[in-house]
Amino acid sequence: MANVRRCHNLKEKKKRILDFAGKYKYLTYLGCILSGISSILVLVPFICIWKIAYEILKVLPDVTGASNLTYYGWVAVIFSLAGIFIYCAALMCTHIAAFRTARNMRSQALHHMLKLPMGYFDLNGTGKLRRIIDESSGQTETFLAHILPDLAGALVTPVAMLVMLLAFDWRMGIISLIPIVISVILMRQMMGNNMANAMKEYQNALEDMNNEAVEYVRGIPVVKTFGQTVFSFKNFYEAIIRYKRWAVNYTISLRVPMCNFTIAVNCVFALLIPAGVLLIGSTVNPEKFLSDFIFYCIFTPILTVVMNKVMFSSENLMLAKDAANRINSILEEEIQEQPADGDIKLPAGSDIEFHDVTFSYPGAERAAVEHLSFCIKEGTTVALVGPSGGGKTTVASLIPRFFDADLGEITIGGVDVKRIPIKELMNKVSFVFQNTNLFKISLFENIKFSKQNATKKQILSAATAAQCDEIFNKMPEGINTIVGSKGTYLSGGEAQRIALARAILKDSPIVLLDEATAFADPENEYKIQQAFEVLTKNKTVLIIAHRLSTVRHADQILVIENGHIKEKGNHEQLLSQEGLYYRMWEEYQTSIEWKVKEGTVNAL
Ligand SMILES: Nc1ncnc2c1ncn2[C@@H]1O[C@H](COP(=O)(O)OP(=O)(O)OP(=O)(O)O)[C@@H](O)[C@H]1O
Repeated sequence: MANVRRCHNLKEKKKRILDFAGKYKYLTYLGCILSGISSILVLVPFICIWKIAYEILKVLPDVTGASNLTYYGWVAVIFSLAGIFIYCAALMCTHIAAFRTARNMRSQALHHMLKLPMGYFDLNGTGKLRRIIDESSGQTETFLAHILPDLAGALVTPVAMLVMLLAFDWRMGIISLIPIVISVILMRQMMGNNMANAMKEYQNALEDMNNEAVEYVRGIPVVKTFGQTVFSFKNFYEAIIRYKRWAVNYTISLRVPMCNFTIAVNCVFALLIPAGVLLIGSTVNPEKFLSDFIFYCIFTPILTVVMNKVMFSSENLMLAKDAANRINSILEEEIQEQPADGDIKLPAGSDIEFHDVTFSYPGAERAAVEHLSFCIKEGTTVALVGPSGGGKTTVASLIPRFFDADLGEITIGGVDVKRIPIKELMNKVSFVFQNTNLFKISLFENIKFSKQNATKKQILSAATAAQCDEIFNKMPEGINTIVGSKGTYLSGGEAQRIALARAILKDSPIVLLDEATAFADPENEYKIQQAFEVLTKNKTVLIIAHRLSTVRHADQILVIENGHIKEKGNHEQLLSQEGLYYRMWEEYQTSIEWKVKEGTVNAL
């Protein structure tokens, strides 16, 4: 449709770390500048030590003749304290900025996620999304609060040191710099593109493992039931192995360069001491040379510390960049198309029509549904049946725009769903799917969730209609019991009844139902059926049926296989066709007979 605003074309620009900081980025800059100043100030005490050593060497052996020792001592103390104080101020600035940046990252990602089509959450595991939002912002926070100011200081220090090293005795200055130059070259080799790729792989491996771990925990009941081990969760096992392989390969690949780097940054004395011994013979002022030598011996180890800092900061910088990229991967997700103001149309009625609809899941090789056309007249019930994987859930998901059709058009009340504002569409449609999500709030609030302005009376009567009263009677605080508190958990069937109460309260004219198969205990099943009846009365209903008994009375049954409608008609018409539905019905009858016989045998 030409007039529909293509929001996904207006992609946000890729954001860098500090773009998330907003005006707080200036605080980050200030923090870095202060950290740089502090790292220069803390070098002054070394000059004082050199001065003290020189004064003492000049008057040896009568040390009492040395002048200005107290003065240099105080200067050293004052500059040390000033350095520490300014460093604390720097950390305060960077911490405030880091907290705000991490908060902005989280809130921007979460706000964007709210605008994404619901199908996005099906396609991206909760483990992955949680990790991206939580850990990426956490990593950025640590980087901005601690690593970045330290890195700023660590980069300023070598420049100041270079000046000082060359100022005292240029020959020893150059000798002290040799290991540093070598370590910088080695560091560049380690930190090149390979490192950036390695960090990306590392994050991917962690993300996979996290996702699969969530799936594993969810599937533990199944694992236990069938007496299996973690190895039965092939994907989880493979994710762990992938991570292990990555970690081992990475460690091995860094063994040699890391050893060389460590040797290089620590070998300064191996050069300095022989050089000192050689040079002392040719010097005209041995006291000055000795005090210079002492200065270099005290001063150069700081270089080792600085280089190590730079090295680990660079690694953290890559992690933080990768974290920003991951948040960007959410921000760059196409938000759901919204109709342009002039293009908005409200549906007249609740007929649902599929016009030659085709849809493929992202990355899938074949279409989940193809060239589907059918109509659900207002106030009627259409049931979808068919083999698993046929496309029933996909059909239902396309109506409330969990996904948008690739081809064709879906209309409600004669209006393309893409032209109906999302809020209006959501008001029009209720859905109860198998995996009911209850929040950790009271049962009352859980039901109220579907209609925030509902009165207490409306909520209670929806709960009664959905057969929930008996659930409340069992709970310590009745309808006010918090889900999940004090060991109060609901069975799958009970949770679905709460979800049905939500839908009854919402009272929207279109109802999409995915009939549960998992909660098949007869009492629950009976109660759920009763709740279904209240919910679907005088509504336009699409029901995904797993038990054929439920669909017998549907106005129309669509038999879906491989994404196509294979048969359509009511129960009697489909039986008379003696096709797929007929065979499914036969199988269903046989299974019931088996159950009855089993029950009789058990009863005997
Ligand atoms: N998130 C997804 N990503 C990729 N492919 C998917 C996704 N969900 C479903 N499919 C594929 O789309 C096709 C239709 O799946 P769908 O879940 O709609 O079938 P169904 O008839 O509802 O199955 P069931 O009765 O088992 O729930 C299947 O081939 C399935 O593998």
